[in-house]
Amino acid sequence: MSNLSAIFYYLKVSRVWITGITLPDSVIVNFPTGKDPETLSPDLPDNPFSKAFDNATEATLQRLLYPSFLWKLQNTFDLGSEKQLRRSLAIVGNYMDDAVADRKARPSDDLISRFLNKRDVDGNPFPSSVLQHIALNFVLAGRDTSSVALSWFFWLVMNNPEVEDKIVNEITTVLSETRGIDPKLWVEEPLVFDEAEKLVYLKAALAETLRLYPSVPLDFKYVINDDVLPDGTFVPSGSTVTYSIYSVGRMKTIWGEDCMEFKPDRWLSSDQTRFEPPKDGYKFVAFNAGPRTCLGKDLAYLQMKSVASAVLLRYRLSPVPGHRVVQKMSLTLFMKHGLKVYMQPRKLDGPGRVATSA
Ligand code: HEM
Repeated sequence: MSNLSAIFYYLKVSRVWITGITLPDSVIVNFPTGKDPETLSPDLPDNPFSKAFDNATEATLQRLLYPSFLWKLQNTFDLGSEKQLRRSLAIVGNYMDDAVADRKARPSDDLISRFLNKRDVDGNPFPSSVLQHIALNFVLAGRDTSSVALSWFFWLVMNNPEVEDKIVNEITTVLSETRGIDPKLWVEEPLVFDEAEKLVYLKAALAETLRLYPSVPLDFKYVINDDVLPDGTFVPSGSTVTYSIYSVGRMKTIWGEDCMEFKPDRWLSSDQTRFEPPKDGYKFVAFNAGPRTCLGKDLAYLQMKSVASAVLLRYRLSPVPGHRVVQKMSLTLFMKHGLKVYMQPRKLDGPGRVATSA
């Protein structure tokens, strides 16, 4: 949890904080590789891995946006975004090679170290190239997804003060049960797992954020064999099916007339004590659904709950006037200009009695 203390330092030194840039980077690179990318403080030098990773994501998008002959041509002659992709992938690859070599020399509790102890179906150890891809797959899947979700979450919460009050009341109520009623005890240590589990309203607010602003707005499926979809549509082998997770989250037929409103309560049981997602898992597809559901879903909720409560317990956020929050066309639903906020220290009076500022 040292990453959380680092972000508090970051919060203290800067009055305006652009969310979602550094924290998940640090957490999600550390978890599979055991390497801290050291991106949490503005004083730290640029991390070439993080930069290259961003550039590679951007360049990959170009492949999806433009006709394939264009990027194939650029690829052949090593031009434009393909040149950028090749260079960025080399930097990312080197970083991962170093991480694998480090973990082989000094195993720890990270994902690569665990896979070092595993064997493939033929009983052989995984080669370094496979370990590198496993770790990279987790970084790719978990890095920007949780980060952008937190940006949208904080923005929605800032604009819905009644939701913010309910979240903070829930956190203080849970912490007063587990740690006692002295507010100092609530911020001494990060949440433990059992405390995070009890934050059902916070989870509802996070799920509601992902319904309206899914981190992965579009998903693609490649058709291996000729098939027919349940509605009778024929899909020939070799084609790609794209579906809009963003649109599914905003359909009246699924979510009702108030589908465009931010209402965490819709995720709670009628007595408001339990998180209750739709019974049909295919109605909420921000984490995909069925056999290929996101493997990191629970980790993502835990990570987002930890950051959200750490920040909201200490600060009340408000928008910086004139800062425009707009969506960016990308594989991940970024905020085009980030999220700029003012942070006011929050005074906590006791469980369920939350003052807004110190
Ligand atoms: C808010 C956070 C997250 C969201 C919205 C999200 C969303 C998704 C979605 C939509 C997919 C399906 C992609 C596809 O169909 O190709 C997926 C797959 C996956 N996610 Fe996540 N994800 C999140 C966080 C994470 C985290 C933190 C990790 C791991 C550390 C992770 C690991 C994975 C993996 C390994 C897959 C592939 C599963 C498979 O294909 O069987 N995700 N995620």
